[in-house]
Formats: sequence, structure tokens, C-alpha cells
Amino acid sequence: MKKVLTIAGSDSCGGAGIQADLKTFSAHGLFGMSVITAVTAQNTQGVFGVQDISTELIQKQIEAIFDDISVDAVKIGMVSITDTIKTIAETLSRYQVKNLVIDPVMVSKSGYHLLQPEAKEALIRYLLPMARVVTPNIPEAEVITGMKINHLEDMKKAAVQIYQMKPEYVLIKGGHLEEEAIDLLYDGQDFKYYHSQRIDTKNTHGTGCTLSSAIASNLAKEMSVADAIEAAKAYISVAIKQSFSIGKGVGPTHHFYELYKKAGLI
Ligand SMILES: Nc1ncnc2c1ncn2[C@@H]1O[C@H](COP(=O)(O)OP(=O)(O)O)[C@@H](O)[C@H]1O
Ligand SMILES: Cc1ncc(COP(=O)(O)OP(=O)(O)O)c(N)n1
Repeated sequence: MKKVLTIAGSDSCGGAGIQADLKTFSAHGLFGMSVITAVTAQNTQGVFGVQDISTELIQKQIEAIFDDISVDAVKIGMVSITDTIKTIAETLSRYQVKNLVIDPVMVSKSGYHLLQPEAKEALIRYLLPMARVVTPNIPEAEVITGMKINHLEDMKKAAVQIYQMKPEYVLIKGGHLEEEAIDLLYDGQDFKYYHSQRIDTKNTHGTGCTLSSAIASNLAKEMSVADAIEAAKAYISVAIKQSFSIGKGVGPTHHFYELYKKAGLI
């Protein structure tokens, strides 16, 4: 059984963060594990409070896993503050970490700063060079590069700039574009596009968390990066199509892909 770890924040309403990641790992038939960096009080309408976990406990969670269990892939999501970032980078650097996917979570769809703005530099300096794949959405790519992204040509320029920050691959997600939801992969040489029709729904809470966890799951299964993203894109498209309302705001994606596949629905 392949084992995948998420290092991220808890989302009390279950649509994003640790909860979305673990659901995604299970839907891929994998064993999911978690290191919790922060606890958020969150629902479909917004984020109402955040408690960062102490760096001591974050370090101990990582050590408890890696000292005992072999990990096939790791996904990093919400990391909140500079001290958390430094602790994760320092602790992971003591282990052979395979297939690290970093989702540089910054601001929730409801507008809450899940990464303190002053922690951006630490994220770029300490975490990005450890990544096999980094998966910014367009607003995150704009913050990381300092450039405005309006269309595909801008996404390509941003990908080249982020690649210089030393991840192995850069995937810029196009969920925030107006027409098609095109994601762009850059490996330092070539660009690859992942197309999907824009699905007309307001229920997209946790799409970025789900995509990065699906990529980590597929890398754990020893797929190439390009194939892992292709399969993850198919997964998120179905998860968005199956999304539903659970509250008054932005509802979550749904995670029964493998079951849908077996049932011949995909
Ligand atoms: N309405 C949509 N229809 C189809 N795909 C979408 C839609 N919204 C987002 N996606 C896809 O979901 C994934 C996550 O993208 P995005 O929503 O941009 O990330 P984030 O949640 O980090 O903002 C990407 O593959 C993107 O193309
Ligand atoms: C605890 C936690 N982590 C990450 C996010 C952001 O998730 P994302 O997939 O980008 O979804 P939206 O917030 O944009 O819906 C989160 N909200 N909470």
C-alpha cells in the first residue's frame, strides 16, 4: 500500500485543507497521513479564526511519521507563518523526501490570508527549491512573481520566473481564467497544457487542495509528472462536476472518482 502525507491546515467544514487531502488520497486507494500546521474555523462562507500549531509540535509530527514509516509522496498546503515554513523545511531536509508537491496556499476564496504576507519570502526561499511540483493558482503566481497575469502568455512568463526559484516543475492553474480552465506545466524546457471545459458552478471550495493531493497520489503510484497531472486534472474535473451545496456559500468538490470510474460513469 502506497502512503501519502499532507502537511497542511485543517478546514473545519471539510471542503479544503487536510480534510480534502485525506479524502483525495482515499479516493485514489492510498493510505493518507497528516501533519497539521494550523486549525481554521471555516465554513462555506468564510474563515472565522486560525490557530497556528507550535513549531515544536509540527516538528514532532513530521519526525513521528518519517522515523517510522516510508512515505511515497508529500503534499504541502497551508503553512501560515515564517516559523512554520522554516520548521517544515529544516525537518524535512533530514529525510529522503520523495515526490514533494507544494500548493503555495495564500488567500482563501473568501479572501482570508492563510499565508501571512511577510511569510512569502520564506516560502520562496526555503520550500520552493524542495518541490518536485509547485502548483500556484493565478493570484498566487502573481504574488510570487510580482507580475500581473491576464492570459496564457503571461502564465508562461510567470512559469519561467517561478522555475528559476528551483522547483523541478511549475504548474500554474488556470481556474481563475475567464474562459477555459487551462493549467500550464513548465519543466525548464517545454510547456504542456492541460485543458478542461469550465464547469459552471459556484461550488469550488478546495479545488486547489484536491488537485495538488491528486497529483501527489499519482506520483506515489510512480506515474511521471506529466501523467500524474493529466490524471489529477481528470479527477478534479469530475470532483467539480459532482460538487454540491452544503451551506449558504461556496460548496465543496466531491471525492468518489474511483467509484464513479468503476461504475462506468466517467
Ligand atoms: N469552474 C471550473 N471548471 C473546471 N475546472 C476548474 C474550475 N475551477 C477550477 N478548475 C480547475 O481546478 C484546479 C484548481 O484550480 P484553481 O481553482 O485555480 O485553484 P485554487 O483552488 O488554488 O484557486 C485547476 O485544475 C483548475 O483548472
Ligand atoms: C485549511 C485550508 N487550507 C487551504 C485552503 C485553500 O484551499 P483551496 O483549495 O485554494 O480552496 P479555496 O479556499 O480557494 O476554496 C483553505 N481554504 N483552508
